[in-house]
Amino acid sequence: MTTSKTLTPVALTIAGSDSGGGAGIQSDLRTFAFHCVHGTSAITCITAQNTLGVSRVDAMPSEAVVAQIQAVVEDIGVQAAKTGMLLNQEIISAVAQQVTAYKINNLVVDPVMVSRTGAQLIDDDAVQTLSHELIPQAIIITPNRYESQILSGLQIDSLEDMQAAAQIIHQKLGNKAVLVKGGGMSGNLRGVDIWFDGEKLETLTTQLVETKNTHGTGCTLSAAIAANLALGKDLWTAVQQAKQYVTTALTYSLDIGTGQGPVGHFFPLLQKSHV
Ligand SMILES: Nc1ncnc2c1ncn2[C@@H]1O[C@H](COP(=O)(O)OP(=O)(O)OP(=O)(O)O)[C@@H](O)[C@H]1O
Ligand SMILES: Cc1ncc(COP(=O)(O)O)c(N)n1
Repeated sequence: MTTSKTLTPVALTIAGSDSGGGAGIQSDLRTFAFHCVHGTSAITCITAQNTLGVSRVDAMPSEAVVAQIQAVVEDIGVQAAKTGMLLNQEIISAVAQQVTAYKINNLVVDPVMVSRTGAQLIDDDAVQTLSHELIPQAIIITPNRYESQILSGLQIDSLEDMQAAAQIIHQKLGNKAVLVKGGGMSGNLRGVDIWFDGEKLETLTTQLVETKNTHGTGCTLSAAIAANLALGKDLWTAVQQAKQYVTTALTYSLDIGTGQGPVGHFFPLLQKSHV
C-alpha cells in the first residue's frame, strides 16, 4: 500500500453517490471528516435517490472507477479503504484488481446488495464476482441481514442464525473477520451485531434507537471502521468504536424527507432527536 507523505490519515471510499445525501459516498465522506481523516473517493455509480428509495441508477464506466483509484493512491496514498455499492460485475472485477495491484490491505468491504427500502443495489450475476474476487481481500466484511442470507445460504431470524451465518461466511469466503449486522432484524436484535474472526465469536450490543431514520447506517459503520483503521487502531477496536459512533449518530438522526432520514454524522453540532 502507498503511504501518505504527511501525517494526515487518508481513507478512500469506493462507492455509489446518493443524491439524497443519506448513504453512499456522501455519508462516507461525512464519517471520515468526523474522524479527522481526509476523505477521498472513487464513484462507481450515480443513484437518483431520496428517503423513499432509489428511482434510477447510472453506472460509471469501470475505466473511470479505476482512474479515480489510481489518481488517489499514486499521489496521495491511503491508509485504509472501504467499498460500498459497486453495482456490476465489471466494476467489482476492476476494483478487485486495483486492490491487489496497490496492496490495499486495510480494506473494509460492505457487500451492498439490497437497501433498507428493499431496492436491489447490485446485478444478480455480480454476487459471485464480489464473493470470489473482492471479499477474500477484505480485512473485514459487514453484511446486513439480507446480504448475510445470500452469502451464507441461511435463513436468518434469530441471534443463533446470525452467529451461524457469520461462521459460515468466514469459512466460505476466507476474509479475516465478518460482522453480521442486525439492523434488518426485529426487536432488540436491531442493535446487535455478530463478530467472527475464525476464533472469537462476539456479540456487540448497543442500545436500540427507536427511529425510522436509519438510512445509511451500514455505510456509516463501514466508513467509521475504515477511518479508525486509517488512524492506526487495531481491527477489533476499530469495529467497537465504529459501532458506538453509528449508535450515537442514530440518536441524532435527521427527520428530513417523508421516508427514512439519515443519521446525524456531526452530532456534537446537532440537536438530539431521540432520547
Ligand atoms: N434502530 C437501531 N438501533 C440501534 N442500532 C441500529 C438500529 N438500526 C441499525 N442499527 C445498527 O446500525 C448498524 C448498521 O446495520 P444495518 O443492518 O442497518 O446495516 P445496513 O442494512 O447495511 O444499513 P444501510 O441502511 O446503510 O444499508 C449496525 O451496527 C446495526 O446494529
Ligand atoms: C449509493 C448507495 N449506497 C448504499 C446504499 C445502502 O444504504 P441503505 O440500505 O440505507 O439504503 C444506498 N441506498 N445507496
